[in-house]
Amino acid sequence: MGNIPTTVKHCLSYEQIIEDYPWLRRWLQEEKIITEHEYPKFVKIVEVGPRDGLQNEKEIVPTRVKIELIDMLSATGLSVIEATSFVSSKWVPQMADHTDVLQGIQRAPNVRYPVLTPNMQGFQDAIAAGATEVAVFGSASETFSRRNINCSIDESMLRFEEVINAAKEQQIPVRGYVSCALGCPYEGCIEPPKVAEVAKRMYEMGCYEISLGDTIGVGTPGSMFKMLQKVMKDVPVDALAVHCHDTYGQALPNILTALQMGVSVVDSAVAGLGGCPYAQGSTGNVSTEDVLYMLHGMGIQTGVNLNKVIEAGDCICNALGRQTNSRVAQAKGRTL
Ligand SMILES: CC(C)(COP(=O)([O-])OP(=O)([O-])OC[C@H]1O[C@@H](n2cnc3c(N)ncnc32)[C@H](O)[C@@H]1OP(=O)([O-])[O-])[C@@H](O)C(=O)NCCC(=O)NCCSC(=O)C[C@@](C)(O)CC(=O)[O-]
Repeated sequence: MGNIPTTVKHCLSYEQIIEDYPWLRRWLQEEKIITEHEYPKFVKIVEVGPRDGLQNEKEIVPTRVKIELIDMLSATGLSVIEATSFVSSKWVPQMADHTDVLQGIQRAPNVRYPVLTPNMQGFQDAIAAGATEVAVFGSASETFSRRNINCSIDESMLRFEEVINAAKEQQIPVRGYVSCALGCPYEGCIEPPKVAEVAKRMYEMGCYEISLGDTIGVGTPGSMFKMLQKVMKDVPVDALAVHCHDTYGQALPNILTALQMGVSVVDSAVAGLGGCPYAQGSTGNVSTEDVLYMLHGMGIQTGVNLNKVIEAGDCICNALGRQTNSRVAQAKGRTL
């Protein structure tokens, strides 16, 4: 509960009064005399480590390491693990083994393994490899769209429409990303109406969920609030996810802001791996371990076992020969 006027504070039973009179609570909230956040009771974590986390690694990560990582993550209680991308290996060499990864993992019954498919070629290859869920990825920045997927926003929408229509025929669910939702490495500030427009187009085409990406991690709770406020007018909050990179150390407060606004799907990467190859300066995703620690500490359920995620993080960090970016894993002394 936020700013309560002194007079009200002095009334010892004000909490009881507003409990007894819901209309009074509503009025106090509308007038911004009190602020109250209702956090979701359950948050779905979308683990993007094996894809977003590894796509930018300079040394090619062996396929067996990727498979081992996904298999370990599959045993943590996560319900969604983004496994790989069906993109051009000339553009992103690290994801060239997509088929072997997808076919090599032990699929757990309650886990979904979406893969990125930017166009029909990617979609067809993904389906041939056994994908049962895909994601298309657009951008709210015209320049980023061209740098990332070599086409304008409008052209990307035509490609996505084709993918989504083909996916519908096969009952394949499609997730959508909107990159640069809080800033672009080339254009700087991106206005919330542009984010809302792209998110709305992708949602109306048939994406069941729209993940709003702070691709270079420049957002703050202020910009997250303004952006979500605008997007939520066009896309139902139940269909929104946030995807935060932690470049400026703002990922957790940004996620908290999104939760306060009703978002209940959060993307994160084990050990805070990651970064987009077409977003210079972008550091890792927010770490799954840190998100879990925060959510569990708030009494929000995730169904995910934090210790098991830390173990998976240890394993991939050992394979990559580097220290985890997760503050929680570091605090637990599980550094290299
Ligand atoms: C999108 C393309 C493929 C267009 O690439 P293009 O060069 O414009 O495609 P094209 O249609 O002109 O074809 C040129 C060549 O690419 C091939 N090609 C065409 N499509 C595919 C495909 N699907 N898979 C494999 N090969 C493909 C095609 O067969 C042809 O081969 P060639 O005849 O020259 O030998 C390219 O730009 C690309 O692969 N970009 C990589 C994008 C990417 O993976 N970015 C990182 C992920 S996005 C991200 O990280 C952000 C996110 C999602 O995490 C959220 C956030 O943080 O904001």
